[in-house]
Amino acid sequence: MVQLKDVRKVFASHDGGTHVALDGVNLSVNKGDVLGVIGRSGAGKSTLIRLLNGLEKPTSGSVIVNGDEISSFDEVSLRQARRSIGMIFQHFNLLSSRTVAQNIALPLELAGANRSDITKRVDELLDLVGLSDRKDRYPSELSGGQKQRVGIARALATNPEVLLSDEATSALDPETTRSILELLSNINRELGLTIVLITHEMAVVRSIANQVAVIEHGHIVEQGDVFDIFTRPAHDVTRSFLGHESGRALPPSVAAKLKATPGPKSEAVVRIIFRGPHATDPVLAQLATEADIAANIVSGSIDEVGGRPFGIITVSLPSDPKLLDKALTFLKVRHLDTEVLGYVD
Ligand SMILES: Nc1ncnc2c1ncn2[C@@H]1O[C@H](COP(=O)(O)OP(=O)(O)OP(=O)(O)O)[C@@H](O)[C@H]1O
Repeated sequence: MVQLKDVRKVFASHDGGTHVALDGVNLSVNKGDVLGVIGRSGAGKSTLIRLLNGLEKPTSGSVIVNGDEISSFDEVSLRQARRSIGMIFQHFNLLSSRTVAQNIALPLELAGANRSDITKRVDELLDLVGLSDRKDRYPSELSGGQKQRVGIARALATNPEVLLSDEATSALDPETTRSILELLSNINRELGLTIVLITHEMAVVRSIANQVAVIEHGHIVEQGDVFDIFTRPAHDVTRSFLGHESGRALPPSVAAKLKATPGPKSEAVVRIIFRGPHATDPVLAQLATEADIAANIVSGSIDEVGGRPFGIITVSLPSDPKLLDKALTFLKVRHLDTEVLGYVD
């Protein structure tokens, strides 16, 4: 549904030089997938999404959406192609002088639909986003979440194949964020809509996406299935985004005391990663009863990613090399990944 092939985008910078915003970007999104593109500020996320809706053209490479190579289109063809690409924005971009219904109707008016078709479609969309009772209100009379629902309805008006979301929940509180992500998930499931969303929050990726691409300095540094990348991040940037997700970060008081080598009274601080079929086995209890090694839990959580159990628990274990090795082997044969983070006294 979406494909970027060796895309490079270079901007002229203010000092007369150039700035490479994207370089060697290859990406493909299958129909019905939800791809989360995550990256720090300035990484190139907005540039990527602007290439997908044809607002920018790549310096080289090609951008294909729904079978159209939009990177080679002129303005007239682009206008046509954009009907199959919906877009929602962080600040909603509603017209303040138009009511909710009139905002949703706008893309249909631009597409030349007739009055009765527009009225019927707008009513369907209002129902879909749960705003039928607000149809004659103005944007200034709506909450942030309601404004984003109008944005979503407007984006879906022309029955697009792809929905692009540019930080659509960044301006919303956590509860409203959850309800908007739930709405997007339902739309993805029920309409089979392909969604590409850019965000700087791993929690957003985790709750809605099945695919993720991590972008840094204009390069995609890691991409794939959300469960795989959450449970086995390969790149430092991904790990830093995952920091506070899934119990990966150490409590600050433990992190401050962590040493690279053990002292005579040290304990080893060990991260245990629970993934896959053994994620819910009572291994710490078994370690105590079967190997006679007590593990103290330092931090962590067990949760689900993409509907599959996954968790990270950090424990302290004896630092005596023989006992530590015995404990790590015990965990390894139970298919759990471990990592010795250091030692504390
Ligand atoms: N029109 C432009 N002219 C010059 N430089 C640009 C232009 N658009 C983007 N850039 C530069 O390209 C880089 C990537 O910008 P982009 O907006 O894509 O990042 P981003 O990941 O979306 O950041 P943020 O999360 O802060 O919005 C930045 O260094 C930015 O300054």
